[in-house]
Amino acid sequence: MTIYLSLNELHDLLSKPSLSGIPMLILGNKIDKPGALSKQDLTEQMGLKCINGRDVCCFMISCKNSINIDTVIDWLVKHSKWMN
Ligand SMILES: Nc1nc2c(ncn2[C@@H]2O[C@H](COP(=O)(O)OP(=O)(O)OP(=O)(O)O)[C@@H](O)[C@H]2O)c(=O)[nH]1
Repeated sequence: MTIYLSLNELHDLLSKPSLSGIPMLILGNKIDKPGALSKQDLTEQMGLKCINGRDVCCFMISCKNSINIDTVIDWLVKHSKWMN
């Protein structure tokens, strides 16, 4: 169900002309939980390889255990508009 909702949100964002070409960061949170999706499964189920015309990046994170949060911050800093 969560993937279905996320997929809807993703398609909604992709259809917005004002966001055309904007880099996209997908976060798979709660990887500390048993049964969490793998990055490969998330990539496939969200159809991330089929998105064209923009940078698409996917990180697997745990907010609870602070896993990969530094990587997310780095990505945001690197892609923030004021840095260009
Ligand atoms: N185990 C675990 N729990 C988390 C993590 N991140 C957030 N949570 C918990 O998930 C619950 C919902 O968190 P929210 O910040 O309200 O997120 P939300 O997007 O409103 O809800 P979700 O549908 O759960 O994502 C809270 O109890 C958080 O403490 C995580 O990385 N691991």
